[in-house]
Amino acid sequence: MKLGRLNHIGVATPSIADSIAHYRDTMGATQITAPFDLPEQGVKVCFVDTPTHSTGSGLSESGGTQIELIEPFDESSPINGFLAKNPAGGQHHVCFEVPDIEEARAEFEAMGKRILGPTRIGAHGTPIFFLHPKDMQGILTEIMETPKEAH
Ligand SMILES: CC[C@H](C(=O)O)C(=O)SCCNC(=O)CCNC(=O)[C@H](O)C(C)(C)COP(=O)(O)OP(=O)(O)OC[C@H]1O[C@@H](n2cnc3c(N)ncnc32)[C@H](O)[C@@H]1OP(=O)(O)O
Ligand SMILES: [Co+2]
Repeated sequence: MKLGRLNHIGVATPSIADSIAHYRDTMGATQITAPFDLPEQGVKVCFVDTPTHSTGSGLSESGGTQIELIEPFDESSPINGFLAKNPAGGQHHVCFEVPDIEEARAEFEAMGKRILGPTRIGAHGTPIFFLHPKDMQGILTEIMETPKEAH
């Protein structure tokens, strides 16, 4: 396994609208996508872009790791348990990129890491899977195949 790019940090929230206001008004985010529903994943989601380089460096201001805001889509959402324990929301998962999702899945399986459910299409439109937090130093870890245009 070769550590890939940190694509996003997943942040669970009871209100995606409130969280957008926080990142826009408190943190000064300028690039936030409109929220969209992923019913098959049980969440409403949007992305807050962070700068690639230090602000003020004059270098590209976007294209960096994103904050992925996720709100339960319905009562069967996989994040309801987390929000029951953390009613104000909080850091939920991290997501690293890999070049080939099936190769990565086989490697983690060979290491004895529990994979949660099937490989499916995530919010960036590419295949993803999740690794159980108890096998990943306490951090729910999402693995995502790098979007083709990014190669
Ligand atoms: C896919 C769209 C989008 C994208 O980026 O493309 C997303 O990322 S959507 C993200 C939402 N989807 C998921 O999270 C799917 C994977 N998650 C799961 O299958 C569950 O949430 C699971 C199994 C991680 C937790 O299930 P549950 O909330 O029912 O809690 P459990 O009691 O079963 O938890 C067992 C154990 O794990 C601890 N736990 C739970 N959630 C987390 C977490 N986010 N980070 C760290 N640890 C977590 C929980 O406290 C339990 O520990 P224990 O010591 O036994 O109390
Ligand atoms: Co995610």
